[in-house]
Amino acid sequence: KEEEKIAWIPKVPGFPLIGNAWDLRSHSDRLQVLSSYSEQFDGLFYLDLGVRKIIVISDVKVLEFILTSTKMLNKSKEYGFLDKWLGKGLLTAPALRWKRSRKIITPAFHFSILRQFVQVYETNANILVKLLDKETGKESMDIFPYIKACALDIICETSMGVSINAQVDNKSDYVFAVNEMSRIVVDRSFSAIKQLDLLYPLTRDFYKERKYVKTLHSYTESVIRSRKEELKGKDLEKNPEKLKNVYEDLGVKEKVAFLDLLLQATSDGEPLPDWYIREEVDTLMFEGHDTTAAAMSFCLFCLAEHLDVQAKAVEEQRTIFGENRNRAITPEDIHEMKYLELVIKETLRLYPSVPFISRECEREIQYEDGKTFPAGVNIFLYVYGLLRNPKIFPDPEKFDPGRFEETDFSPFSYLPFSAGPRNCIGQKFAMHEMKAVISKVLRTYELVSANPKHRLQLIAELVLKSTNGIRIKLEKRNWD
Ligand code: HEM
Repeated sequence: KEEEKIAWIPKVPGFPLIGNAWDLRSHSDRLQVLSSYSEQFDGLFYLDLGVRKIIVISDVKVLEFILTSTKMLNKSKEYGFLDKWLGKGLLTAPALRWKRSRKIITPAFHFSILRQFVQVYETNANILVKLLDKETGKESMDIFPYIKACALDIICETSMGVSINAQVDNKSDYVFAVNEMSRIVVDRSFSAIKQLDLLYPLTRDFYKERKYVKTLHSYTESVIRSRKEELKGKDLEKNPEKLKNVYEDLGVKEKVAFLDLLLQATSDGEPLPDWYIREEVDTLMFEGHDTTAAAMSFCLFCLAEHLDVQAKAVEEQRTIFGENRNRAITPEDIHEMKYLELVIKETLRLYPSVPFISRECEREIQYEDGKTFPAGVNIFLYVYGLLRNPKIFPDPEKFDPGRFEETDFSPFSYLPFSAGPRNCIGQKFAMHEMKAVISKVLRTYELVSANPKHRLQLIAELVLKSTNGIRIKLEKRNWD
């Protein structure tokens, strides 16, 4: 029946029983295979993976229809693999809970809150450049692990208000559990055995997952408990400024963490339950560090490979910081980094941190006359393919930040942060963090192509990665 309803969509020819699963079996070839189908079928086709069918879309018109539809707010089943860790936090929440949560959480991303995080970026970027010092002069180094630890420290401090020092102490149980859980979830999505609930308990990852989830939850829970204690008895209104003052009184950190705002939020006049807060904090922890870590690392790689672009970006930094390259960054500086913003945008076009967005049709949806998306069908919005479509981005393989000066791309053709009601809530936060950290690295180091020249091997996990690392060469920058 489902097959009849989607007969208007071209089907990629496959084998009996396993359909197209054979074509997509290799982790490393998946992006190329999907891109070649996208080109062949003009951005709309479906795949038969034996147990399920997936409609893959990179056509702008269909994509806009899906992303703006109010009946297409549920995520697909793969997101369920995150359930034990994140529960139904904002990223994975089904439509009903999502509507309520998005309303509660949106104020936590208000500009006035984001401004206060600048000092967190500064502190952690300072640690980063110190740690990178021992890598200077090497012909080739992988920047990704350094950036990832920095991004993890930043998200932990901004979402929970505590520091886990991942950059200095990468052996901590919490850091290890976050990394392992990211791996386990992705392995499950692509493994024929691990994705089946019946067979998963027969694998070692099932038991590891239990252990890591316990570590992660007990950490988040203990932070929530102690924050609650600290705030107990204080007559706080839902006013970040007041909360900030209380923090100063308590002699704790000055800034307001997302957790503090959630502790102040109410639903129907009642405070939010602890489990709900924990799910949202865990969600921010996950979605808020892997994405920016990948984007910042790819951006540094692009700058190392394109010295003309790097020179322009450094010129902008010189104009902003003048002689004092080490002074602390301000929100105004971040605002001034217009060219760096184009560089980051172009990086996200070529290397979108989230290469697919997935949805599940809640109910049957009429698209055009005689064309429907049936209830329950899985939809993959192929962001990576769209962002390299030559009809929209001429000479798509070329790294050219200037294209954003010349063309105003529609929000449905340039969408690394997704678009529509379920877009990325952390977009501004991410842009601020990325500018602050990249700016610090650029002011401290010259980035050069690795020797031997590094060829990225991209794979599409939940977040886009390079299996052989993201390698560049660092040299001390002269600022005179
Ligand atoms: C370069 C950085 C980032 C990129 C490219 C990115 C991209 C995205 C995309 C494409 C989505 C939609 C996913 C989907 O519909 O399946 C999304 C959702 C989301 N992102 Fe981001 N993200 C980034 C950084 C962040 C940061 C820093 C945070 C938090 C501090 C964050 C929090 C979230 C949350 C909570 C959602 C779910 C929103 C909802 O369903 O209402 N993201 N992100």
